[in-house]
Amino acid sequence: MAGTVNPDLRKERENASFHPEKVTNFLYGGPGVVKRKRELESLVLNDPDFQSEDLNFLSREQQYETQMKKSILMVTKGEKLKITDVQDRSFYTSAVSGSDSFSFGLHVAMFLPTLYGQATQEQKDKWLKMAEKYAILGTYAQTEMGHGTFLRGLETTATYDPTTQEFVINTPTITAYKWWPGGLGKTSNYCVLMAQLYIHGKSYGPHPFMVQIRSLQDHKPLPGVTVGDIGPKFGYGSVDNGFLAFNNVRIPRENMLMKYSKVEPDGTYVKPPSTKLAYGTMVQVRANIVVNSGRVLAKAVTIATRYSCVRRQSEMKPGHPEPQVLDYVTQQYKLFPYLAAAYAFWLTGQTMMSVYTTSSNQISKGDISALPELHALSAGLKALSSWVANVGMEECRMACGGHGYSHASGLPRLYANMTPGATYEGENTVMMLQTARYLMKSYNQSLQGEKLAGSVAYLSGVQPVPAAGRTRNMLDLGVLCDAYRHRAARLVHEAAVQLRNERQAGKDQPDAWNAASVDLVKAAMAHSQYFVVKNFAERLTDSTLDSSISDVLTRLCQLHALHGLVTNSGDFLEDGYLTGTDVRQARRHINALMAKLRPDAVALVDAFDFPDGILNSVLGRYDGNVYEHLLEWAKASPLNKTDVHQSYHKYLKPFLEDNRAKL
Ligand SMILES: CCC/C=C/C(=O)SCCNC(=O)CCNC(=O)[C@H](O)C(C)(C)COP(=O)([O-])OP(=O)([O-])OC[C@H]1O[C@@H](n2cnc3c(N)ncnc32)[C@H](O)[C@@H]1OP(=O)([O-])[O-]
Ligand SMILES: Cc1cc2nc3c(=O)[nH]c(=O)nc-3n(C[C@H](O)[C@H](O)[C@H](O)COP(=O)(O)OP(=O)(O)OC[C@H]3O[C@@H](n4cnc5c(N)ncnc54)[C@H](O)[C@@H]3O)c2cc1C
Repeated sequence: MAGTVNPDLRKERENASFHPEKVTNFLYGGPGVVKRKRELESLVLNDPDFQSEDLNFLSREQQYETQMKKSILMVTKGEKLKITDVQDRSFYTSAVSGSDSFSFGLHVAMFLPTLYGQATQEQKDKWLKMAEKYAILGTYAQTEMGHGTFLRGLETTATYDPTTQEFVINTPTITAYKWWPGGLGKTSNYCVLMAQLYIHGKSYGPHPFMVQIRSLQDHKPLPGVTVGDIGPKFGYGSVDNGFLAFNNVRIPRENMLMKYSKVEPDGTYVKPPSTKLAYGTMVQVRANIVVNSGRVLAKAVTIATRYSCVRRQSEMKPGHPEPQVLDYVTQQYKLFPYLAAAYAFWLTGQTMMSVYTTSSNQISKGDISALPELHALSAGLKALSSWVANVGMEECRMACGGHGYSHASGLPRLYANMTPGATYEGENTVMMLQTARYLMKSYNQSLQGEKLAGSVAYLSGVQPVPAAGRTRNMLDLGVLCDAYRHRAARLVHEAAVQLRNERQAGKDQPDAWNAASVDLVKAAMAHSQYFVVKNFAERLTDSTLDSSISDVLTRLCQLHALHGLVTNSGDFLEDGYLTGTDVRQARRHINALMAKLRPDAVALVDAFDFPDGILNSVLGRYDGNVYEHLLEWAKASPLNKTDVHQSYHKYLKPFLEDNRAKL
């Protein structure tokens, strides 16, 4: 990060009120972790083997090949360097892949976790070592062309044949084709297949099966297997999301992953403690998406903030030099709420992962009591965080003006590759409705006098509306948390009332649910937002937090809470919990907070500690030398390889000559 730094960025760094290193340590969990992260990143970023042409200049086939080469290097070098620790691997992997996925993304993110979570010990003995050592490559094949959300509607069948003790895997229709799994098209030779289990003509619902799809000798699809790439998408150019169909392919009985459900040789079905344990891998990935959403938002906001300090435009005062665009308060209003949100979700992601780890340890020991809370929390936070990241990334892109639209900014690729986080691993609205389902259940339990625990404990009593005329300090994090809690509890209550009213008006439960679903999503959203705000505020009470950074982090937390409050002010005003004066005060505080955060903005994004090689953005460069590198980047475009493009000779020349001849 050395070299000549753009003077505007240098000044920003000199004027910051704190040292970013301290915030970096807070964000990553201590100086030791930061040191290790940097060591691993520099192993990748200083290794010429990992350098490749900018993927934006390559065709899809070239992108696939480039990422494959890098991914293999990453695995082999990682093994030599003995990078085995989970956190180390994640630092190392994200340094290699930047804003893109690596070729074995699904193998690591879903195939292996499904084996860890759903296989018996014998099955682990058989496959795990091969999978861990990349001797086989797998993916998670669940979604079909016709059904992604509605898992119970999957059409692929696994019919047990007790005479041979095999399952017959079949794709009965076009809509039953597996569609979307990452790495399925060209890379994987195995998959975890979710298929409807049938025994003696009876359906038992979706279950996971280990299925080989390609030969280990020549990588050709095995007999009865049709597999390929689904074609170009909005993003993920380097990933071979695939389709897959089976024509009565037989697999041994032992290939059903039987940690929870079992099929005995004679076809006796042994029920799992909960049918939803088969969905465990998705819960893990949803928790990861919360972490990733904070991270991608942090990247986008780093790019846009640094660039907004380098970019000068217009005259604020006649005859004066053009100001840095970040000095426009409207620009701050575009970026600072997402800067605050990036911090909020970074911290939420950490809490989500620790809830996940504790609960899944409990579940793997046979105690499944934590499952409903874990599912509801991860579903709601996955949806909220990926929605906010989506809107935030796009806002950051637009805040960079024209250059934001260029791939040189890094923002289009970041957006295109991260936006499906709102769709995959559970479409967001559907996930919010899952959270709402849990909220309704919990709310009803509280009405029955049951004491609630965990994230829904607050539902036990809707807060009374404070007396009118009471003045509040809208910067007080306690006041803000109370307001979010009240709003969540009230919206849960109102959704429950609406549901009851729909029932009383004669609708059956599914119709009543559908009629109330907009309110149900709103309630789940409010619940998830309360969790995020409360979590941020709680992290600031950490007594080990350095006092030199707690001021600036408190401002971010206040901004996050106030911005959400103002954006959703109707929810807080509707029942008179907050007054118009409170909201006006909140708006004024936002302006004042932005002014206070302005000198610290660059230090706050520097604290995310993304090296240039990972950020992959000309606009977001640490040294701020944007313009010369924009030109250099453009010159590297394949269209500039020759001064005169071949199409001139083929098409343009005769066309122009013809037109001139006609004059
Ligand atoms: C890197 C990433 C790449 C991408 C990969 C992918 O996308 S991979 C593909 C990703 N694909 C997707 O993500 C697909 C998204 N779709 C789904 O996950 C499910 O089909 C569903 C949850 C929408 C409905 O499921 P359903 O019709 O079977 O269920 P229901 O609504 O009738 O509720 C019944 C009960 O089950 C409960 N429960 C439900 N899930 C869980 C869980 N995981 N845990 C615990 N519990 C769960 C629920 O709360 C309810 O409890 P209650 O109230 O009775 O006590
Ligand atoms: C980049 C990418 C990678 C993926 N990788 C994988 C993978 O590796 N493995 C895999 O198996 N799958 C994968 N998927 C598939 C993904 O999991 C599904 O697309 C996702 O679960 C959404 O399901 P769907 O496509 O059926 O959407 P749909 O359910 O058809 O959604 C369409 C609309 O219907 C609405 N809707 C649906 N049901 C309801 C309901 N009950 N109530 C209210 N509204 C509803 C949704 O809100 C949405 O607005 C991937 C998808 C993408 C885009």
